[in-house]
Amino acid sequence: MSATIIDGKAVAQTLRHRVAQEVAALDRRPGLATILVGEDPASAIYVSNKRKLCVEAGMRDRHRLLSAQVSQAEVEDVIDELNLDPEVDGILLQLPLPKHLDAPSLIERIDPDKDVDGLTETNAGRLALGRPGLRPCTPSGVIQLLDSAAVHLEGAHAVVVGRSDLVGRPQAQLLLARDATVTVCHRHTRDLASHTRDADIVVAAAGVPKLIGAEHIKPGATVIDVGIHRTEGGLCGDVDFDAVAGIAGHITPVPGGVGPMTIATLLRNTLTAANLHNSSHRETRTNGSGPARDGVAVTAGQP
Ligand SMILES: Nc1nc(=O)c2c([nH]1)NC[C@@H]1CN(c3ccc(C(=O)N[C@@H](CCC(=O)O)C(=O)O)cc3)C=[N+]21
Repeated sequence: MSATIIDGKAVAQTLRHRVAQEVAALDRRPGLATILVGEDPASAIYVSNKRKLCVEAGMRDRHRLLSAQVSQAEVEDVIDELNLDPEVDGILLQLPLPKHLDAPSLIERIDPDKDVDGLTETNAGRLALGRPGLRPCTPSGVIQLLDSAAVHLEGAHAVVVGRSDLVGRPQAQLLLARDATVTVCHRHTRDLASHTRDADIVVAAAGVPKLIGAEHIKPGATVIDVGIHRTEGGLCGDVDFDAVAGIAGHITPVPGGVGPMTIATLLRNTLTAANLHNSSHRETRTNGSGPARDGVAVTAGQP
């Protein structure tokens, strides 16, 4: 093995610690609301981890557990209520939802300034146009991992494998915002390896276990594995770690790579949303001069 392992667990811990320090300095506790529909065991574990770390960071934890048979209108009512709740700064609707629900329309119902997943059309549009807004957690966490390893992005050829709303598409936009040359590959791509072998950075987010092997990677390239799969042989990602670690320059493991960064970034986004709400609240209270969101660190290009 030659690759340096990027320790997502450690980078995430540092980020969560920083968030906790900033939270402690506020005069109002930021609040995160999670909505879980049904009892899918993996989703239940993810949500309980998010809630636990939210509390650890000093934030208020709000939770709505809805039955798998809940109606579209009932979920809409829950979102409406949380949109109006001044104690709630961020709303996370855990995906995937049961098939009878219209997920895109429910996501769209979330107030864009509470959309800590960065999935509303408003935030996706802000990202595409390079404007400030809340960025999706997983791709934003990937950028922070690259920065933590001092991987140079400007002018680098980055290949994103996958084009999902949650990861692939926003990942490509975030890399573009950092001046990488971006290629997006997907299931219709002819000769995937011909693209990835040219890449300085490969972000594997296809949802296919061990899709990326040594034959896909240029020696010394950085390989970020967003996949997470439960197999008989334990957890694995979209990257064949043992094969690729022999050729890559940097690589993220699964577990302990991107996953922990997703949660840390969710907390960072909740703090960002709280700062946004605090400053606009102060403006209306004091009728101060200047734009309500002046000075709030909502990022444009970076996470
Ligand atoms: N609205 C929404 N937003 C999401 O961000 C979202 C979602 N829905 N649905 C599901 C995916 C998946 N996801 C993960 C979060 C943390 C880990 C994580 O912490 N993984 C650890 C532990 C892995 C384990 O043991 O299961 C690791 O990789 O080291 C993994 C996956 C967030 N997602």
